[in-house]
Order: sequence, then structure tokens, then C-alpha cells
Amino acid sequence: MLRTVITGVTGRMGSTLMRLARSSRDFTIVGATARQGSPVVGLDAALAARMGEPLGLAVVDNLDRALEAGAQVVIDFTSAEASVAHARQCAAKGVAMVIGSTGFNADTRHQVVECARSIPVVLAPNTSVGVNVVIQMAAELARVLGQGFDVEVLETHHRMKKDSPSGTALRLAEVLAGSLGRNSEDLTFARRGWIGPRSEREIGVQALRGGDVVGEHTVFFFGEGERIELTHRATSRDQFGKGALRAAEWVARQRPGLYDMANVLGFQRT
Ligand SMILES: NC(=O)C1=CN([C@@H]2O[C@H](COP(=O)(O)OP(=O)(O)OC[C@H]3O[C@@H](n4cnc5c(N)ncnc54)[C@H](OP(=O)(O)O)[C@@H]3O)[C@@H](O)[C@H]2O)C=CC1
Ligand SMILES: O=C(O)C1=N[C@H](C(=O)O)C[C@H](O)C1
Repeated sequence: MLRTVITGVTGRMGSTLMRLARSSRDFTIVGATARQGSPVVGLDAALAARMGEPLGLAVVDNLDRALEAGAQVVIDFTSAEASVAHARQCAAKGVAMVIGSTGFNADTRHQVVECARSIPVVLAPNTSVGVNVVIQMAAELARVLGQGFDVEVLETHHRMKKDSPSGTALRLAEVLAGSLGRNSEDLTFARRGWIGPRSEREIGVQALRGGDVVGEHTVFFFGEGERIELTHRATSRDQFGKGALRAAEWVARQRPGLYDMANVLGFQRT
């Protein structure tokens, strides 16, 4: 059984992970955290995560304390800033990590890369197996279709999502740019006003927000007289959670380094 700490257990993903890990024979939850000052600190972790039967484990507000019970892996879906702080704590204690948080910038990502010198870290904006298959397919489609198609990425998420565009949309755009020989300067995040004709190199990335949408991503390849749409729709957070548990089992056996879901799933880079 993998000795696991889950951070941010009151969150949409934290509570999903608590439920899935608890019901798996392969995991034992040895620590659960919430933000400093959260009213659930000190409460039973099952209660904090809105589950039934108590776990007999109190929520703590400091990851160092949660790691005291000999954790092998931390699964962290909180925020980029919190994940960086958690990664430093894990690096100091030699504990592997799965980070599902999004909203990283160059600096916060670099700090995770530094921590991954001493511990294995899976950093994945989307842990669903289905989305990662779509990312692979999008890269391959772009490579095969070549330059004659206008490529756009559209994502839709619930009204509570804080970062935009989604980490998955950014990953899709990066992968598409890689396949098409383009770079970050070719990504277009908004259009407004007298913008003139679309340039051939652009990769558009647009975001919608509303209601309780779990997460939807479409890559459009607009051609002359035809178009291809590649869509993934998540209707439950369980697929993110199951993918994260799979990543946790995998990362606990790895050497220090920075990995993503393509590594976990054994995909060849296209
Ligand atoms: N990789 C993937 O497949 C997926 C990634 N995500 C990403 O995961 C992250 C979380 O998403 P979601 O669960 O919807 O968001 P929520 O806001 O529901 O959950 C985040 C949780 O983290 C807690 N938190 C924040 N800072 C800390 C801290 N320093 N220590 C402990 N807990 C902390 C929050 O507490 P409080 O409420 O008190 O602030 C909250 O409980 C986002 O970045 C999201 O984009 C989401 C779904 C799938
Ligand atoms: O915040 C969310 O909810 C999600 N975030 C991830 C992202 O930013 O890509 C993944 C998923 O689509 C849900």
C-alpha cells in the first residue's frame, strides 16, 4: 500500500482524491492538509473531505507535519504557489510528488524543476488518460496536416476556475506549436477590435467560463472546404483523480526528475 498524503482536502479535486484513495486497496492515506486558518484543521480528514465514515486522521495545516508519518508520495491539487511551497517541503524530505495544480508561470515552474533535481515529480495539467490521448493525437494530426490549416484551441470550465486559459489548453497549444515548428510568440490569447486577417502562424487559445462544466477542450483544424475538431469532455472529476493515483504509483518508483503524464502512460513523443 502506497503511503500517501493528499493536500487541500476540502477542494474539488482534494476531496475527489480522498474518496478514490480511500476506496483503493493500493493506497493508505497517512496525511491530509488544508490551508492555514481553514476551519477544517484538526477535524477528521474524512469529514473535511465530505466523506462518510471517519478516517481517524486529523487534517493539519502544514505539509511537514503530514509527512511525519513516513509518506512515500504527496498528491497536490491546490494552486501553483502552494504547490511550489509543497514541492520544497517534499524535496527536503525526499518524498515523491504528483502535482496537478495549474496556473504556473515561468518562475513557479522553474522552482518545481529545481525541486525535481532531488525528488521525482509528475507535473501534469491534466491527469485524465483520455485528455492525454487527445494531446498525443493533436500533436500527430498537426504534424500530418502540416501548415495548410488554421489551428485554434477552445476550453470551457466551471465558473469557479481561477486560471485562464486552462493548463490543458496551454499544454495543447505548446504541443501543437512544437509539431508545427512554431513557438510561444505564435499563441494568440484574445482577439478584439480591428485585428485584420488571421496570420498563418497563429495558434489561437480561447476560454469560456460558466456553470458547473467540469472541463472541455477542443482543437480545431480549419482548412479550405473542411475542418477537423478533436474534443474531450470531462463529465466527472473522477477521471482526473484516477489518473493522479496511477501517476502516484508510477512516480514513487522513479528516480528524481520532472515527468508528465506522457511518461506515466508510456507514450512516445511525436
Ligand atoms: N491536473 C488535473 O487533471 C486537474 C487540475 N486541476 C487543477 O487543480 C487545482 C485545484 O483545482 P480544484 O480542486 O478545482 O480547486 P479548489 O479551489 O476546489 O481546491 C483547491 C484546494 O486547495 C486548498 N489550498 C490552497 N492553498 C493551500 C495550501 N497552501 N495548503 C493546503 N491547501 C491549500 C484550497 O483551500 P481554500 O479553499 O481554503 O483556499 C482548496 O481546498 C487548480 O489549479 C486546477 O486547475 C483541477 C482539476 C484537474
Ligand atoms: O480547474 C479545473 O477544474 C481543471 N483544470 C485543469 C486545467 O486547467 O487544465 C484540468 C481540467 O480541465 C479541470
